[in-house]
Order: sequence, then structure tokens, then C-alpha cells
Amino acid sequence: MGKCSLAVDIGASSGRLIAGYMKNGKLQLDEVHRFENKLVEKNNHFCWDVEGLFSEIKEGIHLSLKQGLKPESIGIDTWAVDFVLLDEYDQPLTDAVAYRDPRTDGMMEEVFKTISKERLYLETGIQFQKFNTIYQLYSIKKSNPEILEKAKSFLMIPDYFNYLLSGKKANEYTNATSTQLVNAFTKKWDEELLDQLAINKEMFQEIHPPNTELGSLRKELVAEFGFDMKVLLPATHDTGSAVIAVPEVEDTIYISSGTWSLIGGENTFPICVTKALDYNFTNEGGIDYRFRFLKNIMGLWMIQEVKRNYQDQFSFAELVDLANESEHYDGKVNVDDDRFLKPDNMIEEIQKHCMETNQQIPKKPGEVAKCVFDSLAVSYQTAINQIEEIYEKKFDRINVIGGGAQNEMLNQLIADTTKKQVFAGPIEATAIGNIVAQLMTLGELKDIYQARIIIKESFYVKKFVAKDKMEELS
Ligand SMILES: Nc1ncnc2c1ncn2[C@@H]1O[C@H](COP(=O)(O)OP(=O)(O)O)[C@@H](O)[C@H]1O
Ligand SMILES: C[C@H](O)[C@H](O)[C@@H](O)C(=O)COP(=O)(O)O
Ligand SMILES: [Mg+2]
Repeated sequence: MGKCSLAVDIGASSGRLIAGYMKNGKLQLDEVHRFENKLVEKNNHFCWDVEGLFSEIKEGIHLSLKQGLKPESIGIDTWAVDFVLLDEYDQPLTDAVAYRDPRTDGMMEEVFKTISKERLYLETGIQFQKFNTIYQLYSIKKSNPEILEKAKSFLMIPDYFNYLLSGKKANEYTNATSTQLVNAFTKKWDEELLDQLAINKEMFQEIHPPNTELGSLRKELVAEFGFDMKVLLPATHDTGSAVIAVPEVEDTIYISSGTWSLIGGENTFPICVTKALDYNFTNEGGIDYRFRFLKNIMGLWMIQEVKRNYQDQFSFAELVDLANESEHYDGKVNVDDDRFLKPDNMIEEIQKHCMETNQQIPKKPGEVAKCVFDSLAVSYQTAINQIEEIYEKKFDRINVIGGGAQNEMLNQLIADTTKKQVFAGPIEATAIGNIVAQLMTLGELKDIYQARIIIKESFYVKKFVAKDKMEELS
């Protein structure tokens, strides 16, 4: 058994601690802890319970020891864009407000009064999502300027957890790019943008790339756990870690399928051409300064909310079964309409959209679920057409990674809609990408190329082909 690394992967709907190590030439995973993540309402904002999440991280470290594991290192990845501001005493100045909070409504348009959309895109290469960090900071500047004046440290969510673990402050590159404040070419904070927006530059920390050793545990945590660990920086943007786990990325379009569906490719250069801007694609930072050329699609957030609206009486698997039994229903919605970003009631919002577009209104749970899955497949097809237009290349393979890879109906829908080969898995791609980056830093793995070979050999993926192609083959 090789050196063991502990990945902390916290997405918008769930978190998990997974230990990983090399054994008999393959990557072995041991799930140590899993917990729910969800939005909480605090001080009239939608927020993340970062205190609760940090307690879950500590619980997971205790459990890893109880399972006889003694990890050499720990690495944290989470969702993007959100942050905490600390004052001169290193105390939080704000709650960890979530990207779905309406505080950024209208802020993008406000920023465009100072910096044009085209300029922002040409320098950062980042997609225009109303909740990007730049707009969150601008909303604070507008509503509570004194907070930005007092702020001494800007830490994104994984940076903040790293600070709580190690006492060290840094901004990690892949996640920093999601702020739309990092220059795609210098890979540094774009000080000209910050000056133009009059956002104080001093609070930003030095940007470090993945595969960096940040430090070790605070001494009080060593005393609590009974052992020390290196605190390493994987790709702390969860999607950055997930994409590392796409074994044959050159010829593949990936769909990182979780709360969001992140669909795209991987390049060694940013694509900031007008067509990429028009189609709203992003160039988020990847490992080895690669670029994740992708776009956000509303994703399985919609079925998460449908599940919640039905008071969790159905599991995700049961909603898929009910959708499979609703072949008669074929209504579809535009999943990327902002109306689905945070509706009061997702089912009612879907029903309203169908009524407005003169479609049969989904009434039964299976019809609502099928509407979500059919609509996601249509949105994936649109994005794939755009990707192939920009790349001037056809892709034959789609790799669905993340929890959504368990949705076999959606995997089949993707194959039927796109007529491409769909490979589903690994489910825990994000944690795998996190772990292999740590093992590279520890010297267990040589580089991303070796890591991807090992991932391909270590994890089963299930293949889906279009039904009409299966009939041809049979
Ligand atoms: N057994 C299952 N069958 C179908 N879909 C599933 C199953 N388990 C999980 N999922 C899907 O996976 C999603 C969660 O994926 P995950 O990658 O864990 O999300 P995140 O990292 O955003 O929290 C759920 O919203 C659900 O739609
Ligand atoms: C708000 C961001 O676009 C979002 O975090 C996305 O980048 C992402 O990483 C989503 O990950 P999930 O695991 O929460 O789907
Ligand atoms: Mg995730």
C-alpha cells in the first residue's frame, strides 16, 4: 500500500471524505465519511453552513483514523465562486453567502458600465454567470462598502477551510479563475480590473497552482487528531479536480454531472474568440495551467429541488424509475433559463414554463422527472454542437463523471440524442482527481499522464450507445 491521501470533496448538495492510495498498481479508494450540504438562510441571505461543514471535515479525519488509515496528506475541493472575507484579526466579516443568493441581481450590468463585457472576456476568458465572484464583490461594494474597506483577507471556500486547518492563507489557481478576476494570460489577479472597479487589491492572497504544499495542521488540531498531515492544494475547484479524472480527455467531451452539469473539453490555451463569448463558454484554470473550456448547464439541481418539493418521498433512483415509466410525456423546458436558478418551487416553475409554451403540463412525479432529464439532454446537445463548431472538430465520445453518472436513463438519453458513445463514470471523479494531484505532490505519481492511465485502469465505466445503433448492431 502506497502513501495515503485524504480528499475532501464538497459539492453543492453533498460532501465526502475519501482516502486514496496505490495498491497492486491500481488506485484504491476508501470512503471515510459522507454528509449533506445545503443552503441555509442567514441574515436574509442564502448561505453555506461553513462552520458545520468544517465540523464534518474534522469528523471525517477522526473517522479515517478509526478506520486504521493514517493519511500523509489532505486536500480540499469545493464548488466555485464563493468566498469569506476576514478582518485584520482574521475574523469573518461576512457570512459565506451562496452563489444562488439574489444579491447579485443586476450587478453584472452595473459592472459593464465600467468595464465592457468584451474586455472582461478577452482578459479573463470566464463565462458570464450572474453569481461570479466579481459581481458578488461588486454587490458588497454597493451595499456595504465598509466591509470591503475592512477586509484584509479574501479566501475562497476551500482556501478558508485550508486556513482553518493549517493557519496558512493562499488562493488556489483553478478556483481563483472562477472569480472572473484572474487574467487568463498572466494567471495573476488582474489588478487593472480591480482598480477600475475600486475593489481593494490588498485582500487578495498570492495565487498558488495545484500540486502545491501549503503547510501542515495547526498544532491544536494535531493534538485533537493525534497525528499531523501535510495540507496540500489539489485543484480546489471541484470541477477542476473532476476533469483530471477524465482518462482520454483529448478526444472526449466531458459532462461533470452533479448539482451542475459542466460540459466541455480541455486545452493548453484559452479560447476567447467572439463565438466562445457569444455562446458563453468559460476557460477555467486546470492542472498544469491547462484550461477547462466548458459551460455551466443547470444540471441535476433541478431534480434535487423536485425531490425536495416532493418532501423527499422518492429517492433519486425512484425518480429515475418513475421517469422511465412516463414515456408518454415529452414536454421540455429551457433548463438554462435563470428562472430555474432558485425558484420557490421547482415543480411549479417547470409547470408554468410548460403552460407558457403550450406544452402538456407534467402532473405526476414521473412526468416532472422525465421533463427534467429530457430537457437536460437537449441542452447538452446544444452545447455539444457549439463546442464542435468552435473546435471545428467532431467528438465521438462523451464521458459523464460525478454522481449523475448513476442516472442510467439520462446516460441513455444523451446517447440517443447525440448519437455518440457515452461512457459513464467514475462517479467519484472529483475525489479521484483530488487524490491523484496529492499523490503527485507526494511523489507517488509522476504526472497527469501517468495518473490518467492509472485512473483508466482502476475504475469501471459503463458504455451507452444510441438505441437505434444497438438495433443496427444486433
Ligand atoms: N442512485 C442514483 N440514481 C440516479 N441519480 C443519482 C443517484 N445517486 C445520485 N444521483 C444523482 O447525483 C447527483 C449528485 O451528484 P454529486 O456529484 O454528488 O453532486 P455534488 O457534487 O454537486 O453534490 C444527485 O443530484 C442525483 O441527481
Ligand atoms: C457556481 C459554479 O459554477 C459551480 O460551483 C460549478 O463550477 C461547480 O463546480 C459545481 O460543482 P457541483 O459538484 O456543486 O455540481
Ligand atoms: Mg461535485
